[in-house]
Amino acid sequence: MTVARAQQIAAHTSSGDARGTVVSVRDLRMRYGSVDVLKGVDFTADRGEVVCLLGPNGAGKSTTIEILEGFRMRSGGDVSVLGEDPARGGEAWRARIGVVLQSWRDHGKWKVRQLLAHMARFYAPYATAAISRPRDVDELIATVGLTEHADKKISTLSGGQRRRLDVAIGIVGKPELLFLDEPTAGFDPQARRDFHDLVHRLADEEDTTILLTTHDLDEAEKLADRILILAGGLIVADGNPDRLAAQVESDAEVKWRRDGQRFVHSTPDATAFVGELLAQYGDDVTDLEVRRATLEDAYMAMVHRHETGQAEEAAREFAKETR
Ligand SMILES: Nc1ncnc2c1ncn2[C@@H]1O[C@H](COP(=O)(O)OP(=O)(O)OP(=O)(O)O)[C@@H](O)[C@H]1O
Repeated sequence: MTVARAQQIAAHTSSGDARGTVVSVRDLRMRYGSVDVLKGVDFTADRGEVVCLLGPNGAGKSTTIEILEGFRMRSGGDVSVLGEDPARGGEAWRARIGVVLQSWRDHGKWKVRQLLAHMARFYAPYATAAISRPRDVDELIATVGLTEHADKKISTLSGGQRRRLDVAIGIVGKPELLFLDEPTAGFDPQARRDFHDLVHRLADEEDTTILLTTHDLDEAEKLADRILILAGGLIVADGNPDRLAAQVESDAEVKWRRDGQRFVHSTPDATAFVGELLAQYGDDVTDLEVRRATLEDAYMAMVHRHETGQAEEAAREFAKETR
């Protein structure tokens, strides 16, 4: 997260709902046959917020996103997306959201620029005084790093290049809300970094709300203002990555070496402990390391609670906390 972004979020948090709730989900339920996949999911996402939905395979992340996109009917609960129920959203509502689907394999014979120009035309009638739609197609192609490939057929693109095109299609209409389902699967490190920059730019400069799923915790930590963990059909954690990590493990682990010996100590106040250690032993202390719980530790702990039948208890515990 950039410093500007962190300040923006801090200002936002202190001013409550002033920037507007874009997604609101209350007691969302989904049953497939006799199986309850979502058992009462609650969360909100505000304007310009990047929210990452995490959870083990089969937890119901795609189901949740598809309900919010209006592609799947829910079994129960209240959902509002950009002020409308997605089950009843019309074309004008749809034009305000962007969806990055899995690759556009059906359009293999189309060329990159041709497909984007075609998609772009759909959005033109939905421009407003505040939001010009669609984006300029060549600028967009440059933004996603496909300029060299603009006149190539989609069937000739590599997997990563197709994924860049998927992202371009998702944002061509300048969406106010963007859904990204595992967006960087298949990206090389450069493409991944470019994509992370793009997500930050969309949120910071255009105030786009972004809801994404990923299994990459490092990516979640880099991108998300807020993380939601879905397990056992419930949101069992909701908070910023640092706070989630602090919730599972308040102690930091301090490691150091002195007189050829290795030492490890757990402490809730690593700064004070290190201060005392250095005051007492000075230059004799070497290889000093402080390790705090990571998002991965938090995630594993939450999912473990779910697997051991404590998901509802965890959900109640987190519901008590304000974010
Ligand atoms: N159309 C369907 N009919 C019946 N069951 C379904 C249907 N779609 C999904 N499911 C089941 O619902 C559960 C949640 O699936 P979903 O795809 O939402 O999970 P997910 O969290 O996105 O998983 P992953 O991380 O593997 O992508 C799974 O057990 C899945 O088998």
